[in-house]
Amino acid sequence: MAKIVYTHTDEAPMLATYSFLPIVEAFASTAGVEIQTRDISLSGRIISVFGDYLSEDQRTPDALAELGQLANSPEANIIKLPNISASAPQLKAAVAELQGQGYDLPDYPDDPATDVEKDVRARYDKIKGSAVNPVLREGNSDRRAPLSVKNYARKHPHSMGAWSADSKTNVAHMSAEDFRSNEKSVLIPEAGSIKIQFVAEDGTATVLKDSFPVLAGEVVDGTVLRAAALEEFLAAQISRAKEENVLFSVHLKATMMKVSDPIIFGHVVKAFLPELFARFGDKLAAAGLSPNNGLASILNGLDALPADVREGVTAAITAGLAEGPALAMVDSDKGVTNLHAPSDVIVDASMPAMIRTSGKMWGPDGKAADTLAVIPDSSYAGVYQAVIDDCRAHGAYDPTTMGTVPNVGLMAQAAEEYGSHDKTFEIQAAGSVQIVDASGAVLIEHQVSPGDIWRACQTKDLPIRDWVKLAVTRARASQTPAVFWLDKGRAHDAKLIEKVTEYLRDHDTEGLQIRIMTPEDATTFTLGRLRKGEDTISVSGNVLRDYLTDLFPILELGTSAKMLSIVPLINGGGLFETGAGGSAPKHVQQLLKENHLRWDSLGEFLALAVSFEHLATSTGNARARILADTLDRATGTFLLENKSPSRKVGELDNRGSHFYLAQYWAQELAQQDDDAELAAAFAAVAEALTANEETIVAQLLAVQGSPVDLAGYYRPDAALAAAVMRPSAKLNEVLAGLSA
Ligand SMILES: NC(=O)C1=CN([C@@H]2O[C@H](COP(=O)(O)OP(=O)(O)OC[C@H]3O[C@@H](n4cnc5c(N)ncnc54)[C@H](OP(=O)(O)O)[C@@H]3O)[C@@H](O)[C@H]2O)C=CC1
Ligand SMILES: O=C(O)CCC(=O)C(=O)O
Ligand SMILES: [Mg+2]
Repeated sequence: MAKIVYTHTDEAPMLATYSFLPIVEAFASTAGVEIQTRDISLSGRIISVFGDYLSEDQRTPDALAELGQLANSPEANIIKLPNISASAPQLKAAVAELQGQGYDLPDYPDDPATDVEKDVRARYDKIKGSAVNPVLREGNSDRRAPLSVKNYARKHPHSMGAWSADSKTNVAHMSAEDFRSNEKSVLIPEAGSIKIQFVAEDGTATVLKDSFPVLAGEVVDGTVLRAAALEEFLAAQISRAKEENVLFSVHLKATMMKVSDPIIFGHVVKAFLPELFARFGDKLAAAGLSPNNGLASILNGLDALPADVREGVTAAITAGLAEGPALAMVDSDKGVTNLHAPSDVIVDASMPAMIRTSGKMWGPDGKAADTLAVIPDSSYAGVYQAVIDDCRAHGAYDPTTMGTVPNVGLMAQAAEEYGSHDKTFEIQAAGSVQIVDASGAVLIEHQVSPGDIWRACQTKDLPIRDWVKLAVTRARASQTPAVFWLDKGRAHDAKLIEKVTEYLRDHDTEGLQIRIMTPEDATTFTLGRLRKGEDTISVSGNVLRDYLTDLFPILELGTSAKMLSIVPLINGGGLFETGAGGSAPKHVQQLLKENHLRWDSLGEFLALAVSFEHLATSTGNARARILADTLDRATGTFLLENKSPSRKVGELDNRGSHFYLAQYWAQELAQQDDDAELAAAFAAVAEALTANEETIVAQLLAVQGSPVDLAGYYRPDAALAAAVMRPSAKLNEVLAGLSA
């Protein structure tokens, strides 16, 4: 039986799945398509990796490893919903929750000493951060807003905060001694192996990463961000924010960049509270309280300190927060600052949200204010400054007229920075770090000092060729100019420009407009066109793929949830991501508080349609094609009828939006004339869903307004979650009839 794998993930999309999956299963069954689920949630991954600590009935297979293998096979047809890329505090919270549910898991060891602890730590570290996406993304990325979605935004524009020419909002980044400026890059001439070593000042070499394979044509980079320069930079920005009387905020990707960015985040916490760390740094460290995990984890861990120290620490934090510039807040009502948790503010979503809100963030007084947005490394920070400058000069964008910016992203085989975690090191002593090939030749070398963050990245040749091909294909298919966002002044990009120039010659580019521009110039160029209603494809590396596919959708559509997000897998399968955003933790809070889920499943609808289409093409299943076509039309009606979830309790939410999609889809299936039997099968369903619309919607709305308990955040009780997410007996009855 043909199958589609639907992933069970975390937070809002996981809750939405409890409502949407029964619809998908019921409809797919009519085409003989089996929908299988695989649990790749944070809790599911923890359980599967620690089977040896658990009872037999608690053990589960490693679904992620299985899907990773599947992604490399031509049969792959995977629908991937967003999942939590856990920061250390989130990982610990998930472990504590599972322990409370009777899973006898080991604690996360902060300072592993014994072999057993080291093994536990290594297993947890593999689960931490962006551990799912790099495994499944065995292809490059094609993200865009379909025309129907763009038209929807034009008809129902989201709110856009006005921009004033005298906004004081700016981006601050380092100008030297960061990852961008210290980058060195080499092209590997033939397959072999390399290793990374640290050479101390006395000449002793220590292996940081033992021999690992490299392929011919691969680009290998090494770079270092210097701690001393970072500290100087941060101190200057804290003073600047205070002088300019703007909020101070920091925007990192501590989840995806799970090794480097928590360290950088820790430097920011230390820079903001210098007194605290000067006086109590040793005691905090001895109690396992690291600035890298954020202020909240220090405040929550005060019990580990002697009483007198505890008081001093609390006083120093209070004084430090009062002394510095006002901090941008994550939740001003609850006093949660930008520095509370490394995973609360994630640059790809946080910067566009700020730009959409007049360049303002929330201050401690609960009021929106201009901000100094600190993005320490200069590789990509300039993109946001260019957008801010453009908004200051020309005002906010107009969703009813602006063009669109699809993205073709280099992503396969853990390309670039997003694959660097196992090659990133916080340096312990003075010396040098070297990348050495099998013959002993030093390919890249940097002098380093304690605290510096050194990292290497790999970008394989095959993904680069595939990326160039995808860019040309997209430019041709949509007759849209394409810009490669590459900076000839940066070592890695200079190597890529050589390759792009060469591989473009393999394609017919006659009549196409293809350019290569620095990220800043590409931003200005693209924005100029965007304001005139013109479209421009951004062809970018992995980090910019991530940033731009939140930036432009959030400005154009109000959310990246409405993106079509396809990963044509290099070995022929298909991975269909649902939207380009994350798992929206705030939506879960709202559901728990008032039983309203504002999660927009449009990304799931779009992904499902292309997944059926892929299945039809790869297996010849004619009914799968009918399901795809009818779902596409149903999604069009869904947008026209504006049945997306409302943000407000008491109005249509995620569950109601699923009902309408099911109704429109059934109507399309009943009306199509390619397959009479299928049309007949859906006639009664369409009729039942149409005739009972009022009852079903009333049943869905009736439950809203009071809190719900799911008996778990990371691993809610499945029966409770299903009951909460499927409160319409009538809808459930109609769907049951379809799969019977
Ligand atoms: N592909 C993946 O697996 C990804 C995973 N992540 C993970 O997601 C988590 C949250 O990340 P965060 O940076 O907060 O980004 P999110 O994209 O999850 O959330 C930011 C905001 O975007 C809006 N939003 C996102 N998706 C939807 C949707 N489907 N419907 C309606 N609104 C939506 C919400 O706005 P509002 O609150 O105004 O409604 C939300 O608060 C993290 O754990 C992160 O690691 C992040 C990106 C991709
Ligand atoms: O994997 C992650 O941590 C985030 C992924 C992401 O933000 C993206 O692909 O847009
Ligand atoms: Mg992203």
